[in-house]
Amino acid sequence: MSREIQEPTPTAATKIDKSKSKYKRILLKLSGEALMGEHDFGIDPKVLDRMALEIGQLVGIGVQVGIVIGGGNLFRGAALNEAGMDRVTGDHMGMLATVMNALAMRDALERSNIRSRVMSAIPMSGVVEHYDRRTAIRYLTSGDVVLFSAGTGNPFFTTDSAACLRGIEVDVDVVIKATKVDGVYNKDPVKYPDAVKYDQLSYDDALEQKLGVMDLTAICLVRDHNMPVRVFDMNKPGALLNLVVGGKEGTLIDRG
Ligand SMILES: Nc1ncnc2c1ncn2[C@@H]1O[C@H](COP(=O)(O)OP(=O)(O)O)[C@@H](O)[C@H]1O
Ligand SMILES: O=c1ccn([C@@H]2O[C@H](COP(=O)(O)OP(=O)(O)O)[C@@H](O)[C@H]2O)c(=O)[nH]1
Repeated sequence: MSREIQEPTPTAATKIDKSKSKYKRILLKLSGEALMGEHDFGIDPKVLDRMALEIGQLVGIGVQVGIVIGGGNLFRGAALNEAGMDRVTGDHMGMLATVMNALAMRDALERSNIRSRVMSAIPMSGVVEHYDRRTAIRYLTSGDVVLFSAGTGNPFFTTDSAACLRGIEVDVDVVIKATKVDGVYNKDPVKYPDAVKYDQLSYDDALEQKLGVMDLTAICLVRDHNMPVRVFDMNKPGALLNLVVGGKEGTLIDRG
């Protein structure tokens, strides 16, 4: 059923002065697990709706939003491989899982009257558009949210790498990684309650200390292209908007 997409529903955020946005174009990385909400598997529509609202607030202040969603709530190649499956087949399943998540997110965005497009790194004619950089930039420029799905299209990579890759390709101002913790710590804060949070961190420090919040391939990529990354807690209401208007949220990874 085709639905007419209207302007985003006005929210408190639309009252924010557009000139206040620190970034013009962002790439938001959402982990698949974040979509599970309270469940152990799958997608919680309530979480999708909340995320759609927060994304709508960014669109409302004129920020161009690209999104990469993970697939860890459904399938991960490495986990399937441990259970006995061929790794490449598992990674293909993981990438297909990201397409399912992107479709669900598009549905939630459209229900909130936020215009959005899903592009896939793996051709999937009749379901989603094939990723094309120039078309993606055109969509972003016209204010559509673009969901980049199927990761990089290649096995042995992660959606963190896909987020950094697409962010660099479509020339965003920052890659924002939404996760379950409120930044990067000197060790995993879930395992070590005495872990200390960084407000800012250099690419080299993140690599040398092997800080597990983002995979090292992704960090190498952003370092080589000097793309700043911000890691923040998606479960904190309003944090995404605050970050985009220049508030202090999470950890900034940059040249230092
Ligand atoms: N140094 C660290 N700082 C912050 N989080 C870390 C660190 N090391 C490991 N982590 C873990 O990384 C997780 C966030 O990564 P994310 O990619 O969102 O999760 P997942 O890999 O489960 O999809 C956090 O839940 C946290 O437990
Ligand atoms: O470029 C990519 C991106 C993802 N994947 C597969 O898709 C799964 C889901 O992505 P990810 O684990 O990054 O999701 P998240 O942890 O963010 O939910 C991965 O485990 C891989 O199996 C892949 O093969 N290539």
